[in-house]
Amino acid sequence: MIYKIALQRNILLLLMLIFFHHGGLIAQETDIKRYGVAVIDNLSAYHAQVKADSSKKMVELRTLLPAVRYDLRYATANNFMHRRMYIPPTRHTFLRAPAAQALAAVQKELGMQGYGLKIFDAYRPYSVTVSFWELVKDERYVANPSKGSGHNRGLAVDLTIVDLKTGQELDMGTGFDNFTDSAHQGFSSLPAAVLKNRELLKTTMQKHGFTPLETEWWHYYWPNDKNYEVLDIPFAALRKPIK
Ligand SMILES: C[C@@H](N)C(=O)N[C@H](C)C(=O)O
Ligand SMILES: [Zn+2]
Repeated sequence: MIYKIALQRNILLLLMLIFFHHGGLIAQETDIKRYGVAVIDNLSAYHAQVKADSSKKMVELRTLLPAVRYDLRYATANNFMHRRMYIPPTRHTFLRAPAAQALAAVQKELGMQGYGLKIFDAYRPYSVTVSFWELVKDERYVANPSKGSGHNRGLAVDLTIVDLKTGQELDMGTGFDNFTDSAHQGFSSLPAAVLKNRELLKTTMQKHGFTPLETEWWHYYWPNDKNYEVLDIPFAALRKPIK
């Protein structure tokens, strides 16, 4: 008898666990879907898209560009949210194949001049953009989730230049994610050396097909010419081979 009651209690507990877990998932989906953007959040849908169009492949950047420096700020608490936004340990980041190849050409060209790239962020799951927007509702600095960000599509990259001799970042006048006028591309009340450094980043990125964002010197994006989908797929899942 006692055994039977214990069994029933365990079954009840299990059912409650399944109910609340499932409820949690639904709550999360509703949350990211409330902005009305179509979001790909399952790996098999992404794999099917890559099979239909190989330009949609999310290329892991450390493999393609081992000489680039990485300081993935949203994988640490050193960012404007003051908390980790990516599940630890996130060491790898991604761009769609054409953007990744173009970035390789940028790195090569800078290398010939004694410089290299440092990447702060590239692919960003859509749910992270939603969290950003909840804190900073300013489209100059954070993408509106009703449109989605180039980062969510694997088309945008936040980056700077380092001097290969010293390993130091070039002086760009402000730090990364400095959401003020002085970070704008058109802001000219800056020392000549800073303007020259920003110009070097801009001309090299533009030469290889990227467009600068007017309000952030570090943000560049690749044309969304294939209607690249907004993704909300974890970094670890994207590393799984496509069969
Ligand atoms: C949050 C910042 N690093 C950034 O990437 N801003 C642009 C506008 C974006 O969210 O797409
Ligand atoms: Zn950006």
